[in-house]
Amino acid sequence: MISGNNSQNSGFRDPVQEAHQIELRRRVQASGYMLIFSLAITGAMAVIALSGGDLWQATTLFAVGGLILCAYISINLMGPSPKTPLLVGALLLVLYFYLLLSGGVNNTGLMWAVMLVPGFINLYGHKHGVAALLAIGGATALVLFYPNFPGLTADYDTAYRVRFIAVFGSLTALTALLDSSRHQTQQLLHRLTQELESHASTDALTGLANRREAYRAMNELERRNRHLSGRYTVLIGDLDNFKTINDTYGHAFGDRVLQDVAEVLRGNTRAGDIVARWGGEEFLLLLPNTDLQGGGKLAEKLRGKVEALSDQYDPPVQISISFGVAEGGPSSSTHGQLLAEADARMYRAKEGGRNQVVAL
Ligand SMILES: Nc1nc2c(ncn2[C@@H]2O[C@H](COP(=O)(O)OP(=O)(O)OP(=O)(O)O)[C@@H](O)[C@H]2O)c(=O)[nH]1
Repeated sequence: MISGNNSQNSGFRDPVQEAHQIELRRRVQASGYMLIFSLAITGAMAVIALSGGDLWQATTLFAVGGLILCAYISINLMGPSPKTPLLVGALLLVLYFYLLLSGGVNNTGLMWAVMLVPGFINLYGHKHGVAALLAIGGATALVLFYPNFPGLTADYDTAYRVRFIAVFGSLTALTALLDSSRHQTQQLLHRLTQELESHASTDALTGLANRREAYRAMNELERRNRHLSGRYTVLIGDLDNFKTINDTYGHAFGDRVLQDVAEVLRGNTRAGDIVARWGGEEFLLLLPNTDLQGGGKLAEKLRGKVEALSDQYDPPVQISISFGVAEGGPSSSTHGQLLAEADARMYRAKEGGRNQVVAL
């Protein structure tokens, strides 16, 4: 994680968007399975109708099978689209209501509703899926119990109708419960993954990005700058005489100083800048769209703010930082060389008496 708000403009992958894409792919895949399943059942029913001599039923079922096959092919040609589950749902509904009204082969049309339950919940999730299934259940009850419902040619006896509604309702409730627990587990996994990612990229003491994350951000910046021909600047800052501070005031105090310095660096940089703990008492700042002059100015301001921390301790403790600054751009060397340049300048700042910025 990049510290504070500093990750906003860095153009890295968005986990929420990624999760939506995965969910869409899952639904489109489920749509494909539903179509294959429907095709198999419709084909089998058409063959049974044909062998039973019911030509009209067989022809209709073969026609519906052809329609399902066309939908399957066009979905595969079009690629994943948010509309796919809607189209598949509409197709399945047409088939279902045809079978409900006509009775299908040997009056088994109603059985179709059983496969609609997992199908719809898979396609639309437990909330929208249940809403759609309740509407389908209501419409089915209307067809079954409204006296002489127009178009109903099948003959279902009363006990069968009542049992069907009970089975359909129970199946919907159970499937929704299962899907809701799957959804909860998925969300938990998502949250845990985010936490793990954040721990893997954050320095535990200061909350800044760690060295691994800084490298990743630098690679990204370098890649982007190759296309955008932008400039960016690297600052390497190293606390002065930190060993003496540790030795004099203790390690716990040293840790506090590191946290305070991190806060100064974080609080005085822009949202798109990347502030990382590079090593023990060393910090790295990546400043996109900033030239050497701008980077040098910021380093000087940060140097002054870190020095000003000295008076905040009781008794005051001399705190200071030395900065090396280097600029990268589309034609510049790799970030490895850029870092070496910033590092060499930081050492020159140390040699020059510490508590200073070297940018040339
Ligand atoms: N308290 C604390 N100290 C750390 C941490 N990481 C590194 N250090 C200490 O930072 C000190 C760095 O010492 P040196 O590399 O000699 O550098 P310096 O004393 O700052 O001297 P110059 O860099 O030359 O100004 C060492 O004493 C490390 O133990 C940390 O997480 N907490």
